[in-house]
Amino acid sequence: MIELVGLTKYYGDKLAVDHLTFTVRPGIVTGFLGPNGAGKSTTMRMMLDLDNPTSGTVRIDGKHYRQLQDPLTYIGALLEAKAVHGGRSAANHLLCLAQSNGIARSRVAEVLDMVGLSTVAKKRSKGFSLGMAQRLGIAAALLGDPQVLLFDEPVNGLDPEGIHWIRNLMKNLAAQGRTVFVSSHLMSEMALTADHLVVIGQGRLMADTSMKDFIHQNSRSYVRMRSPEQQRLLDVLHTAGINAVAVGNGSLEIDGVPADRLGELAAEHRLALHELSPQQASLEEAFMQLTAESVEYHAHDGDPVPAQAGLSPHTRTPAEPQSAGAAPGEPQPTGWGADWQRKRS
Ligand SMILES: Nc1ncnc2c1ncn2[C@@H]1O[C@H](COP(=O)(O)OP(=O)(O)OP(=O)(O)O)[C@@H](O)[C@H]1O
Repeated sequence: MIELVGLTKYYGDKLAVDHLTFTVRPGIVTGFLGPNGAGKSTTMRMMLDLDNPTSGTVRIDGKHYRQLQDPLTYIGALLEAKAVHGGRSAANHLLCLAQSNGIARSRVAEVLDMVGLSTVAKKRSKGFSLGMAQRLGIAAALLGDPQVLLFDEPVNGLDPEGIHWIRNLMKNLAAQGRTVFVSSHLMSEMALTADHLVVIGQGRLMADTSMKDFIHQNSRSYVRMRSPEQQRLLDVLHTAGINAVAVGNGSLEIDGVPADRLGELAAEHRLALHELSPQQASLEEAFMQLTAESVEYHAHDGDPVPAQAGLSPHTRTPAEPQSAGAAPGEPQPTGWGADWQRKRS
């Protein structure tokens, strides 16, 4: 288990991590999401005592990193795949780590086999592709057989087979009861891997929720209909007790009624349709909506322009992260789903 309480980091005047409080639990994969520059790597570095917090604490199974004896046997991490001594072979790199952490030599061959690098064990890592370097970094993380694992953007540079392998590896590690914390800025990738999500933007906690609830709250399916006789279509739907919302461009959006039923209804009333299409809002859209105001730099025609935080009705304060089902009296979740509900209320 990893527990963060009020974790904060300033680099000079720059607030990189802003009072983060959350717990990463064992037995599940927890995805750590945020746009570029959100503070994910800084948070992970503080978990590993590679950076000092300005304030707040991180505990690994109740202890500060510095209190862990042979830390690699408690917590393994892949932060920067290419941060290895290029002149050393893969096996020697792992052997050095093993010897300085009280880990048996025999473990080196085991982890090389686990990550599929046995055949290049004696090759110098400077000739490794990014994908091979990622695998070597994962081997190092697994070396001490730790109960807690951190992976920072582990699928970067991997081919589809490698991505599939990492996904299964993380799920298996969690199924063994380990704590698995993995960062990404890709919602779609996390949707396939993580059971729980922690989302940050500009260093602040924006969501701490199960993937199931995130999907439930943020993905919406509906049917879009378009007819040259929109008013007659609206009347037909109304008479059938179906609620439709006109959204411009002559389109109607209908929730909770299958497209087949809507098509049949239109046919019964000899209504021409120019569109009848089931729609599904993607999680990627939901994530982008949730973090839109916290993106540091938006693409414009010219130079990067800092985003103006706090101007949108969606803007969250640190006190109102999206949680799994806000209790009565608590701030209600915002984001894509809520925006859609507002539109209809
Ligand atoms: N050593 C440093 N000195 C000054 N500022 C830093 C330093 N490291 C990070 N930052 C700043 O802190 C903020 C958070 O950076 P961090 O790398 O933790 O974000 P991230 O979420 O990991 O981003 P990415 O997805 O792009 O890797 C950014 O604005 C970054 O520019």
